[in-house]
Amino acid sequence: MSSSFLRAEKIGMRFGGLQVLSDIDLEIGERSLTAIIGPNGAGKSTFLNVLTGVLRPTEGVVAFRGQAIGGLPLHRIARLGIARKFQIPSIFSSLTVVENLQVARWGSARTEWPEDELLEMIGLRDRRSVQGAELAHGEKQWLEIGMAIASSPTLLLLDEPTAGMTPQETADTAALIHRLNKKLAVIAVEHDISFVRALGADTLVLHQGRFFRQGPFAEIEADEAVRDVYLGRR
Ligand SMILES: Nc1ncnc2c1ncn2[C@@H]1O[C@H](COP(=O)(O)OP(=O)(O)OP(=O)(O)O)[C@@H](O)[C@H]1O
Repeated sequence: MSSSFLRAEKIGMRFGGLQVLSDIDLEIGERSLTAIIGPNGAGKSTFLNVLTGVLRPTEGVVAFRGQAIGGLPLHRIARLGIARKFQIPSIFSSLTVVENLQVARWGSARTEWPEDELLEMIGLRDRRSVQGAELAHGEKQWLEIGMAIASSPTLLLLDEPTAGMTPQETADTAALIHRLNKKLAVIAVEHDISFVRALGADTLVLHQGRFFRQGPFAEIEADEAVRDVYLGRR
């Protein structure tokens, strides 16, 4: 396996008798932007868990800068420069925005972004002294992204980053990810097609646990076969 940035080769994942992923290949570069879409149950979250090393695939290998990461302890994966934001925010509601970011930095041995730069990137510079509990839903998600990247990773994985957001928050999140993407690679699993359109990312379509299509979102959106998949016609 070559030492490209992130490479997944012939990934298969089985839970008991259920084959959830089959024969998926993906290779992404530094500072790339990738969206993973597909109908419910297509295996998107499972694939994201395999890409972060949280799940060791039953077949195939995931390597980050040439090192196999499947099943490594989370702190080792984080130290390699991979960060993950989950769907449910886990910010500290009694701490301010800035204090939350400081907590996220504790123990980090990596070079860090200046605090102001981090606040600017997540769009919360003017909200730095506001307590977590007072933030709007979207702002909590952005703070969580800030906490995930506080130790300056080179790859960030997001599972449905716009879940529950208003259309404005969703648009702001796309802009936020574009800002982040100047510094690091981002992979996002997402349901909201308006968000994926705004991202304009290289897009991977999964269908029934298999690779279905990959390409620029504009091409994917115009693809009749992809529409059929979403409408359950395939
Ligand atoms: N730990 C597990 N054990 C058993 N089955 C699982 C496990 N995790 C996921 N699955 C099954 O794998 C399939 C794919 O689930 P996954 O959550 O990856 O799909 P998804 O594309 O992210 O779906 P959604 O869009 O609904 O979130 C589903 O049938 C799910 O029930």
